[in-house]
Amino acid sequence: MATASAPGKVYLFGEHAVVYGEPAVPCAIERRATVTVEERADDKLRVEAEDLSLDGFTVEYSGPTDANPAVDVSESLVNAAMGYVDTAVEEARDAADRPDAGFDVIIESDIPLGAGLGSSAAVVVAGIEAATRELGVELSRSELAERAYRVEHEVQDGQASRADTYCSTMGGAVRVEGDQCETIDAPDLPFVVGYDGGAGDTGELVAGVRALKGTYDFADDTVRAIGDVVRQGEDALEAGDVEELGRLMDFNHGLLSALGVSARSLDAMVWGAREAGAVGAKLTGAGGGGCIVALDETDATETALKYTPDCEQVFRARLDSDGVRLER
Ligand SMILES: Nc1ncnc2c1ncn2[C@@H]1O[C@H](COP(=O)(O)OP(=O)(O)O)[C@@H](O)[C@H]1O
Ligand SMILES: C[C@@](O)(CCOP(=O)(O)O)CC(=O)O
Ligand SMILES: [Mg+2]
Repeated sequence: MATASAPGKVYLFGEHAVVYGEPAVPCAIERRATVTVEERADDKLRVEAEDLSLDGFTVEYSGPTDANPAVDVSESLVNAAMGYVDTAVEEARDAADRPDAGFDVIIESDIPLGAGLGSSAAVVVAGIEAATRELGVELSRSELAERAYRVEHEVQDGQASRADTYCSTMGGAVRVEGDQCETIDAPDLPFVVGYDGGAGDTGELVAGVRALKGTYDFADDTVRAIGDVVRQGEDALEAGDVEELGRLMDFNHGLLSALGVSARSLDAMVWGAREAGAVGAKLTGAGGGGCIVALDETDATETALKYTPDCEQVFRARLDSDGVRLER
């Protein structure tokens, strides 16, 4: 049996534009997905994901071609969920050269699902790490990140960046531009996360931005402008200029909003944070619903978000410095 965990993340800047080659700076946060894997005697896959729905579910099946998996929830939820887990297991089988290996998989996570905090990347990174270790293979971090990226790329219909998976693997703050990935120095920023209790469909939102880009030159310009914000943000990060980081986060949110990926609840939380005195606030991740991230050293933003009707949960998120971790 092998257990591995990997962190979620917030985007300081650059989501969506990073899919088209602009730079992005995600930061790993101290919220983790933990995956335990035990090899089976047969070639089946049994997945327990207690956090996936209110009641959790268990599914036992023999792969994507299995017409009759034994499940206790709706097929659409299972299909949506199994994409990442199934493809991660395929990567582990490939890495260990064990195409017929079967596994019992248990997933536990304290990262809200589909909310822009990178739960998919964390599950995939921890899943590949646990499954390869169970098969006696130790991947380098860069190979693990690359294999995890391939999973997100496949499940998100060929539209994914390396940002989430690289960040979840390495921990800390990272800079990703195309296939150039590096960890960067960052001060311990006072992240406050507001969560509307909802979710957005990453694949759909990415496809929406792509369609806009294909229709309007100014949508294309907007994506490039996000890249400019990120480049400016890197200077602010280097200088430790938190006020400037905040202004740039605000600008970044406006550009994401122009690309159609914000939501009323996200805007309400962003404005709740700004009016409380946050130095900056923006949606994080794919958008459509889920989380915003604000910078505030004081308790004012947390307090304001607690009383914002669209906000279901608010918490402080500290920068994670470990990345993927073998637990047992
Ligand atoms: N605890 C979990 N157990 C099983 N699958 C999970 C879990 N958390 C996330 N996932 C997978 O990741 C998907 C959400 O990923 P995504 O839409 O990219 O949003 P995000 O990465 O922002 O959380 C879920 O639909 C599910 O397939
Ligand atoms: C929108 C995007 O830039 C980030 C998606 O992040 P999340 O899955 O919503 O946490 C897509 C990607 O980079 O693959
Ligand atoms: Mg994701």
